[in-house]
Order: sequence, then C-alpha cells, then structure tokens
Amino acid sequence: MPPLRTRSVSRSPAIDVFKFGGASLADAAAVRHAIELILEPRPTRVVTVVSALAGVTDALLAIAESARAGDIDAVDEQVTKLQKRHAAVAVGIIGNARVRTRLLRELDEAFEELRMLGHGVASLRELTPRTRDFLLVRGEQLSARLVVAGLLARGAKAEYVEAATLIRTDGVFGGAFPDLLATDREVRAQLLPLLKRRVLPVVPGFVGGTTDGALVTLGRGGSDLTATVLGRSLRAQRITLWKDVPGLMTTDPRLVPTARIVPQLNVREAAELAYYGAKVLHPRALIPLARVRVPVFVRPFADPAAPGTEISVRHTLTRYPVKALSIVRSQSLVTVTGNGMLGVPGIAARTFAALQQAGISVTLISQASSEHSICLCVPAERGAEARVALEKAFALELSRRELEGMDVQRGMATLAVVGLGMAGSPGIASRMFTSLSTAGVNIVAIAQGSSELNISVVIAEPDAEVAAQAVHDEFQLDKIGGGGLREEDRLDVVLMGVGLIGRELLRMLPRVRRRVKPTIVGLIDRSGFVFEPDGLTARQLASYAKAKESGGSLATMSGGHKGTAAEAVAYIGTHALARPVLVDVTAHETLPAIRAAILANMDIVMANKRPLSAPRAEVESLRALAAKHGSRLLHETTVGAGLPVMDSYAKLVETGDKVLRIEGCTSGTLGFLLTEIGKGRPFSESLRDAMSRGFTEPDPRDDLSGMDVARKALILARMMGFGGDLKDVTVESLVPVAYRSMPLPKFLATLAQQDAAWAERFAAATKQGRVLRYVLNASPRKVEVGLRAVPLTHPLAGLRGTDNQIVFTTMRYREHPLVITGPGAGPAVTAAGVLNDILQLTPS
Ligand SMILES: NC(=O)C1=CN([C@@H]2O[C@H](COP(=O)(O)OP(=O)(O)OC[C@H]3O[C@@H](n4cnc5c(N)ncnc54)[C@H](O)[C@@H]3O)[C@@H](O)[C@H]2O)C=CC1
Ligand SMILES: N[C@@H](CC=O)C(=O)O
Repeated sequence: MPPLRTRSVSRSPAIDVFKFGGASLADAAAVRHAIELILEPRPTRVVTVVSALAGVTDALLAIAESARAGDIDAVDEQVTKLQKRHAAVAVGIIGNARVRTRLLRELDEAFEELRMLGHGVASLRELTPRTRDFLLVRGEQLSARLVVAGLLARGAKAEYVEAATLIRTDGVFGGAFPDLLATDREVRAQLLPLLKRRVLPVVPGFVGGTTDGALVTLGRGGSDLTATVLGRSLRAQRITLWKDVPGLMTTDPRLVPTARIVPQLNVREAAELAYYGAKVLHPRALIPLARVRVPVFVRPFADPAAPGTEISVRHTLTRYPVKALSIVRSQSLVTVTGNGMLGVPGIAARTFAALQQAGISVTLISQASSEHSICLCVPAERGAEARVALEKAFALELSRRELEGMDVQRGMATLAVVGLGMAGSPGIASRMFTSLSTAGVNIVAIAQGSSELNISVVIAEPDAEVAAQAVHDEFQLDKIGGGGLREEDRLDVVLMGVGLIGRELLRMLPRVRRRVKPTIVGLIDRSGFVFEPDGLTARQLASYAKAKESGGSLATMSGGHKGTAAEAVAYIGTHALARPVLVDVTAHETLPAIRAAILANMDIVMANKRPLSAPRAEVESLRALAAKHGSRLLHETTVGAGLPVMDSYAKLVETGDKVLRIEGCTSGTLGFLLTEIGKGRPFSESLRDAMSRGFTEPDPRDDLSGMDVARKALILARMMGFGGDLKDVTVESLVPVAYRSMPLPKFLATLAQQDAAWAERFAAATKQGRVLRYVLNASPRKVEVGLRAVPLTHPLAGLRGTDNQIVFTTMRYREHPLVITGPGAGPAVTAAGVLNDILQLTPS
C-alpha cells in the first residue's frame, strides 16, 4: 500500500528525495523498476540519488588493487567485465536504437578512461587515497548516467548533476564529511531551478568534492548520506531510502527469526542503531538531520507499497522501552590494566588518541570507577595493531610497571539494546542482564551512556545468537508493529467512517467516565486516513469531525495519508497498539478492511450491516479468521440500533434457550415514515425529515426497498442457523421500478411524484381498520420482509416514530414471546450502542 503518500506541504515545490541502493539497481529490470518509482504520479518533485550497481564498488576496488600490484592484464579484464555489465543494463533499459547507441558510446568513453587510469596506477604502482577515490566514484557516476538515460527514454525531463559540485566536504579521502552550510547553498542554487522547471535531477551518491575541486568519497554506504544531505538542504518533505530490506528491523532476522519491522524510530534511536552495527543505514546518515526535521523512510524496493520504517523526530511505540538490538561480531576486547591509572588524569584521553592515530575505530568503552582498568572494543582484525599502538603510547608506564599491560581478547561480540524509552525507566538493565544470565550467557563488559539511549555488553562471539534471542524475547520485540501488546490501561480505537454515526461517536467518547478511556488513534474515510499511535488529541478530533461535516477528505487534511480502507488498516496494524479495535460505521462493503484488521489482531465493532450480510461463505470465512486470531466481532447496532437485541439473543442462548423465530419491525425510517404519513403528512416531506434526522441509510432507497431490513433479518436468521444468502430473503420493495436505479439526486428531486400512491396505500389500510407496518419474519428455514396491514389491536400497531420491536419466540418464551421495544434509529441511540460495544472490550 502507499500509505505514506502524505499530502503536499506548503513549501513550494514540495520535494521527495529518493535514494536507490546498489541492490535496487542490480540489473536492467531493477533499473526499470526504479525509473517506474521515480515517474509514479505524485504531487511532489523528485530528486534521485543513486548508488553504484550492485557489486560495482567492490569491483572498482579490485581494479584499484590489481593496478596497485601492477597487473595490467587483470585491470583490463576487470574493466571489460564491468563495461559489459553496464552495457547490458543500457540495452535492457533503452528501447530507442539511436538513444541506446549514444549511451553505449558514452559508456565506452567512460570505461576507456577507467582503463587508462588503471594503467597509470599500474605503471607507478602507487595508489594514493586521492586516486583511489577518483577511481571509486565512477560506479555512482555511471549508474546515475544510466538512470538519466532511462528517464529521458521514457520522455521525462531529467538531468545528471555532478555531486562534486553539490556536496562540499572536509576533503578527507575515503571518508569525507559534508560541509553542511556550504552544501546547503550549492544544492539550493543548483537543484531548485531544475525542480521549478520540473526537471528530475539525478545525483550520484557517495561522492563529494574538495575545495580544490578534487573528487572524494563519503565512506562505504555514503549514498544514504548524500540523500539526507540533499533532503536537508532542500527541506524536502521526506527522504526515501529504497533498500533490499523490508525496513529497519528489531534485530538481524538471520539471528532471531521472530525479528519484526519497527514501524517508526526516533532519529536518535536510528542513529544509535546504525552506529552499533545495524547495516541498513550509514552511521553518519542522520547527522545532517539533527536540526532539520525531515523524516526518512527506509522502504523495500521490491514491495513499494509496504510502509517500511519511518525515522523521524516523533517518539512512538512508547510501550517498548527497548525498540531494537544490534550485534556486532568479530570484535576484540582490549583491556589496559594497572594501579598506575588510579587518579591519573588523561589515561583515557591518551588511550583514545593512540588508537585514533592508528586509525582504529572504537565501538565500545568501559571504565570501572576504581580506574584500575579501561577496556574497549575494536574490530578483531585491528586488535594486534591496537595493542602495539597502546604499548607505544604507554611505553614509559609499562617500563615502570605502573601498568600491568595490554590484554587483547579475540572472538568477542557486542550486543547493544536501543530505545528512547529506556531513559528514566528503572529495571531495563536488570531485565537485560537477567535474560542473558538465564540464557547462560556470560557478560564480559558493560557500557551505558548517560543518555540512557543504549546499553551495550561484550559477550563471547559464539553466544551471540542465544544472547540476541534472549534479549529480543525479554523485551517482547517479536510483538512490535503487530498490534499485539496487551496493556491493562489502554484501548486503541480506529474509527472507519466519519459520517453521522461516526461523528456522534466522536462527541460521546470524551465523555466516557471510566478508568480506561478508549483512545482514538486513527480515522479512516474513503479517501485515506489519519493516524497517531499515541492517540489523536481532542482538538485534532474536533477539527477532523468539523472538516468531515463540511465534506472534506481525510487524505487532504493535515497529517492525512491516501489509501483504501484496507490499506489504511494494514498500515495502522503494523504499529504497536493496545487492545486495538476497528469500529466500522460506514455503509460500505468493508470485508477487506475488516480482514486486514483481524490479521493485525484487532477486535471489531460494526454498525455496518453489509459485512455480516455478505455471501455466507465470506461471512463464515471471516468468522473463522476472527476465531483463529482471537478477535471479537461485536455488532449490537446492526439490528435495532442501540436496543439490546444481540445482547438478549446471546443471553438466551448462553443460558440454554433456543430461539425459534424472530419477528418485528426493525426499520426506524419506515416506522417514522408510516407514522408521519398516518398523520396526513406527504411521503416526500416525511422522507426528507427522516433523512435530516439521520434515520435513513446514506441512500434512503436502502430503507424503502426493504434491503436494510432484509440485511437485519438475514443477520438474525443466520444466528438461528439459516443457511441462505441475501438473495434467499423474500423482500417487498416500496420503491417503484422506475425509481430504483436513477441517481440519488434525481430520485430525491422527484419524491413528490410518489406522494399520491403512498396516500392511497394508507387510505386503503385505514378503510379496513388496519395500519401499515414493515414487518420482518425470520426462522432457521425462511426469512421474509414486507409491508403488512395489521389490525389496530396488533402489538406492532402501537409503535410510533422510529420505534423498533423485536419479538423472540423461544423454547422458554413460547407462549409469551420476549419483546424488546424502543427507538431503533438515529445518531444518538446508534452511537450509544456502538460505544456500548467498545466499552465491552475496554477494561473497567
Ligand atoms: N443511522 C442510523 O440510525 C443507524 C445506522 N447504522 C449503520 O451505521 C452506518 C453509518 O451510518 P451513517 O453514519 O448514518 O452513514 P453516513 O453515510 O453518514 O456515514 C458513513 C461514512 O462512511 C464513509 N465511508 C464509506 N465507505 C467507506 C470506506 N470504505 N472506508 C471508510 N469510510 C467509508 C462515508 O464516506 C461516510 O462518511 C451504516 O452502515 C448504517 O447502516 C446502524 C444503525 C442505525
Ligand atoms: N436506516 C436504518 C438505520 C438503522 O439501522 C433504519 O432506519 O432503521
């Protein structure tokens, strides 16, 4: 689904930054798919950042190494292989022969230059970081050229933009970082004019420029950084990183099969995870967004409709203090020990300085408060170098035996748990350590930052899998995004349909006096939805209700997303909600949305009769699905609005009674009409009045045709064991044939034409000393609904206005049937009935 097609914001033009990773550009089919995504109609303008085709950066590195070794044949062979691969993609994406020939010529020139460069390095047998970067940037440059050519071939206006002129950097070859302010100026100056002309800029990722015009790379995976830098500079509406994963996950699913996609992460959490080894995101990618609030979406390239993970300033999923964990394998634990460290300032600083000078990155540091030892983790392959660097830095202390020495333990892994909710929540560390000890995992070292955003431990590498599973289970991360977390003090409501009943319900809910008040987290209409996992505020709800009353669409309101009801429910269902309930107050065929809700473990409350009056096989399969997922289906208001019809039926059956027959009047609209016409009021005027009071269905012909009563009759009859469908119900329609299929406005404009016929119908009944009632008759074998002239002495004759009457003939109530009477239509009684169903699901 495309739930995150947010409405365009007030900036002009609203911008989407798309970044396609290498796996998303693996071959011609993938590039074509990327082009489709770029060209999809949307209200925003798209800036595209591309990585090199999958595996190309590694191939370029191999060429660089062959060149350094002076192996010209290997260089030639590898360059030819790459050239063929790019040519195959070009042929696969460009149909037009002339355009294709031009592109292939461009590729030939680019690869000839690469070959010459390789030969130059091979002759010198020297590969400086500058030359290495100069060689590596070609991967992204080539893929950007391919994408531009593909867009042009599709008739789009697209332009290649050289990243070196956009991304100004600190000039560190192999791992440059952008000068954000200078880059802001360049990006705006170069890209905004293109976007205003509706040109699609395509920028090679991973590449930047030095002040003297040289090309640098931003470190492996640096295309993410290019995308966030551009998003920041352009104040984009959002940045989408199209990846070969479904989103950011609670942990590596290869380690823990129950890992889940985290629907939303705070920027700080995502940054922490990236730092601690979650490979999905470049560790520095979020730095440009520290002050500029542009949300980043990590979405699966293979399934563009899936929502993936939103990374933004929001803090949701607050019931999960820990949202994810990461494991970094192949670590060495370096420990510096000695009494000479006690109270001596600067030991830690000298330790880090020594490692920094050796170019060794430290993933974790821990120092005991006794200051007797300091330990840190470094990549295993750098452990020996780290020892040498430290021995050199502390040579004097070692010779004086003030330090005992440097110990390097190989075969270690770090496990870090991350979550904003850890701050100020006591007991997280204890839960983590207890789960590890229960799983038999020994903790070698521990580190926790004072931000309380993460706790990291060092463990033996062979324990990594068991440890990850234990911690994942402890924090119930297999439930994240599944709507499954059950809490005693919350009930989250998703309201589908914001019409008369829906809006009345929104007015009633805040007045509920209960320890646990239902929280509305989402509203869905035909256009799309709004969703706030922590609950929409009273002010937001009032403003949405007002806008809906004036005919607005949720998709175009603040915070609105486009999508069908089923897509909306599926998206909402990926979030961690407490006892989620879908309330269906539409008058539509909503089975797909209800099924999606059940799959997300939601309970269902329905005022809508259509899902339960659908063909029998569909209803049975719905009930089976609900039973399988433990979802409850409550639908008191589908018959008799707020009257306790379903409740009474259930009580009879639960106490061992058997319902034999149900009769009565269950149309508030028809009851009201017949009462009013009986008073001498014209049919047309009475019907308009019923509509304005909210008694009728959205199309009042559903009431007049008897179909609304037929649906109610079918729902009741099926409860008694009736095996048929709506077509098996005998229905008398009160809508003349000529008026049945005309558009609603025309039907309403010609209502008065039916006044005389209705008056005659009435006069005939009165003449016989009878009154007209629209009557339902249901048994396990037969269901019929129609207009009956009943004697004045009949119990139904006494009904007034919207009064419904439901008569249960049962084994116990055979002589004197059980009768329920009262108003059976109207927003107030119906919304109250729906609310009553919701409260049944709410902890008291
Ligand atoms: N009015 C009454 O007295 C009673 C009504 N009901 C039932 O309550 C339901 C709602 O009735 P009203 O509020 O009067 O109707 P309404 O027409 O005022 O409201 C229904 C709303 O649902 C929206 N909608 C339609 N299809 C949708 C979809 N697929 N996804 C999301 N939203 C969708 C419509 O745009 C509309 O805003 C109906 O099914 C009706 O039969 C039940 C008992 C009594
Ligand atoms: N339109 C219906 C509303 C309740 O289901 C009626 O009039 O009874």
